[in-house]
Amino acid sequence: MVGAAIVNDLGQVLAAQRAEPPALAGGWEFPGGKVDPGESDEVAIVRECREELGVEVELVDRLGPDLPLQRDRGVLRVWIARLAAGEPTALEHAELRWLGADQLDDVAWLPADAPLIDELRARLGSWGR
Ligand SMILES: Nc1nc2c([nH]c(=O)n2[C@H]2C[C@H](O)[C@@H](COP(=O)(O)OP(=O)(O)OP(=O)(O)O)O2)c(=O)[nH]1
Repeated sequence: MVGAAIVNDLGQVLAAQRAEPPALAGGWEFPGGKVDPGESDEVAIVRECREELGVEVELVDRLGPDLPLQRDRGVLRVWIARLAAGEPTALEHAELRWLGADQLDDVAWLPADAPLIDELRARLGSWGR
């Protein structure tokens, strides 16, 4: 699995609230999903952001280590990305929010994502500097 921590010019990151399945609904995540066979992580992230948000993104850097997912669902690899075109729309999510460095604890991240949040806060704090 791959996810995109999309950061805007204000140094805010896009958090997306899952609409499904019931076990995950209401939790917040980085938009993304499964890497298709033969696809690179980079291509998968760009495709998922197009499908889920209707935007084009450019990858900047990896964020954190590979994170183990619950119930043997493999690992999650998150990349920092920036918007290349479009405004994110919740095509598959319940809600989207732009969060500044001091707002990252305002949403309930999915458990797998929790170890990334401190590093993300530090990255956002120095964004653009
Ligand atoms: N995209 C994403 N998935 C996450 C995050 N954190 C986390 O635990 N997950 C888990 C939840 C799901 O079990 C799995 C992603 O499932 P998904 O529904 O987005 O992907 P999928 O491949 O099944 O569906 P698709 O979007 O490719 O069609 O990874 C995160 O930050 N982003």
